[in-house]
Amino acid sequence: MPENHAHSSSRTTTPLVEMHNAGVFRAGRWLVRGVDLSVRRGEIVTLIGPNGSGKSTTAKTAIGVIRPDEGHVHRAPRLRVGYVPQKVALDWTLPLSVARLMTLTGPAEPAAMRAALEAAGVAHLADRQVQGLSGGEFQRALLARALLREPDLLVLDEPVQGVDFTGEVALYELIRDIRDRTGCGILMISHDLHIVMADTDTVICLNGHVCCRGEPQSVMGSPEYRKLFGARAAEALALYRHHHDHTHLADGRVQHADGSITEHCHAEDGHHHHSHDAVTGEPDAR
Ligand SMILES: Nc1ncnc2c1ncn2[C@@H]1O[C@H](COP(=O)(O)OP(=O)(O)OP(=O)(O)O)[C@@H](O)[C@H]1O
Repeated sequence: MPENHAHSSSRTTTPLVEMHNAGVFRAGRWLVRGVDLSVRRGEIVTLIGPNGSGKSTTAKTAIGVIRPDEGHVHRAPRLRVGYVPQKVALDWTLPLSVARLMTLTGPAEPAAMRAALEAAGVAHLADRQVQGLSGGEFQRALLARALLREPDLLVLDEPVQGVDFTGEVALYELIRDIRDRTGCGILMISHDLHIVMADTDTVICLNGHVCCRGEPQSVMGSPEYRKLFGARAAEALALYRHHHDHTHLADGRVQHADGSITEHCHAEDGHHHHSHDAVTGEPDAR
């Protein structure tokens, strides 16, 4: 049985990373503002939101690649971060083996490299060229590289990009297993507004600010969903729906459903309300 360091203690332990009212101002506008989040050991936090809503900016701010222009970010002392970025700057015309990809960002002992590749399920691909890998294999190779650092916090920016549905389920299972085995915390960006890993403890929906947050609603009980995708898929995925009732203006202000305009978007300002509903597994809800 894998050791599960996760949930029982996750609410009581000190956060690996904590953001308070964090905002990033670039090129004359706020890319994100008012972000509060924390990730503890064993916890999986998933960021969702439309394109350009500030998910990558938030993740980069959490790990210190970007400095916030307002608010605070606090990381645990000596925090080891494993980061799988959304885009990797590779020259795809040059030959590059998986083993070499592993050491591009830092040296690694052969034994450690083997262990990381094994943990990501791609030990058999060590000598293969990255150009020939499938989307899922490439994501696993990047995951292996992040695992080399034995991270306390794993930050995954769209880990299932370029991966088909079956591969997505397998990758989510792998990520959960890594969490269970190592007890690391995971901050994940989901490429899909509606589907997040069922093991996610907290979903945070961004749209330049935190729109809403909560636990994902599971579709495990839905017979149609299970019939179409199988019980394993139903265990690995859940749907989470949300509704926006306000728009962000170009100057960063917020226009609400009642037509009023405010400087910020705060849940308690009385202008807008969010609702969440469980989806009972219509397969085409993807
Ligand atoms: N350094 C920068 N200067 C100016 N604008 C930036 C900078 N970095 C990002 N942006 C803009 O900030 C917004 C948020 O970008 P970000 O990459 O965080 O969004 P995202 O939610 O991750 O998007 P996607 O789902 O498309 O990956 C985008 O409109 C982007 O163009």
